[in-house]
Amino acid sequence: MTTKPLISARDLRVTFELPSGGMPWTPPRLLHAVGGVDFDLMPGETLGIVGESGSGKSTLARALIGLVPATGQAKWQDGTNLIGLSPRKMLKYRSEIQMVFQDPLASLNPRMTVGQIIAEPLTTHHKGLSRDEVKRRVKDMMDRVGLLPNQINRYPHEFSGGQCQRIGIARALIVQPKLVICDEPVSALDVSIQAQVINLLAELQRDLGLALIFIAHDLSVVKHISDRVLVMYLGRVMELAEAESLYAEPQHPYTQALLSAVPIPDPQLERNKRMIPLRGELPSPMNPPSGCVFRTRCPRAQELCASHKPELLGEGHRTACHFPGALLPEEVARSA
Ligand SMILES: Nc1ncnc2c1ncn2[C@@H]1O[C@H](COP(=O)(O)OP(=O)(O)OP(=O)(O)O)[C@@H](O)[C@H]1O
Repeated sequence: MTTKPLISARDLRVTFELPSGGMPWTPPRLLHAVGGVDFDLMPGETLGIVGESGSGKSTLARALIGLVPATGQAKWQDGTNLIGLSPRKMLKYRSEIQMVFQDPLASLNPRMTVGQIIAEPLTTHHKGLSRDEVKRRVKDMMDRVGLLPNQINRYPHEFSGGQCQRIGIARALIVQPKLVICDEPVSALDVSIQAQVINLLAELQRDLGLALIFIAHDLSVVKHISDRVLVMYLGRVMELAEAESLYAEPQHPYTQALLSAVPIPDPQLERNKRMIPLRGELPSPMNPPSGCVFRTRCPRAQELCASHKPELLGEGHRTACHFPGALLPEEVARSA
């Protein structure tokens, strides 16, 4: 029997209307933050989503849980399209899909104790539980994420950034979700703490059979935790592949540029590394380039790239590029 995807997204789009800035009758300007994204996420799978700032990663995640209006499809395993659900109907899925945010301290209510913060989703979604049972589950979860259960009455400001992120993770997991979306969960943490939090998420993911969507700017952060990686640029998917295949043989010029920026621990290899700079600025999502949105910064762009939008093609390793494959030395030199 084949397993159904936990989420199946097709042509998912988010367009923000911005004030025109002109006369009252001038139409609003449209910002295409997510421009037609397709992916499947299997139960228990970890999908890394990577791209520069402004590529639409957070908006995509927020669309999945109904925090921003979207169009298209994000079909949950039970056949329900999560896009466009009323807040009342979405409530059921809000316990199945939890989020962990970037800034751990800012995402926790400073006036609530750690125990209250972690218990809140539980008391919202499972109203019948006794106080003792809630407390027992909170203490168990604190233990599981590496917090001391006797810290239950402390306040967020008494904890370090890494500990606050553990509180955020405990809060997300207390309702036993099937999917946790982690939006840059380690970007605000010291490098020394980042690995601890990533390892904790990986361990919990394995033990609890969770699916994870792990958003990051940087390909190095998601490398070890992801089964597959989705690379976004200007609201579109550029490449989607098993992590091993993506890191070993990136096909899209954008992925190759992102990977070339990842530091290599061996100083000798790092010195001899071929950097692929990204020329020019990120175009405005209000006026994206025609055809392939990456073409204005791509060393391999040709006429076809301006006239035709590339589809995300391939079995397993999928690339949205008319001319995929490793960049040649002269193409790299051209982008410098
Ligand atoms: N509520 C909003 N209203 C208008 N524009 C928005 C809104 N939220 C996001 N945007 C715009 O949508 C685009 C995508 O933003 P988003 O935050 O999703 O990107 P990101 O890849 O997550 O970036 P970062 O890594 O900086 O968080 C950006 O151009 C951003 O300015």
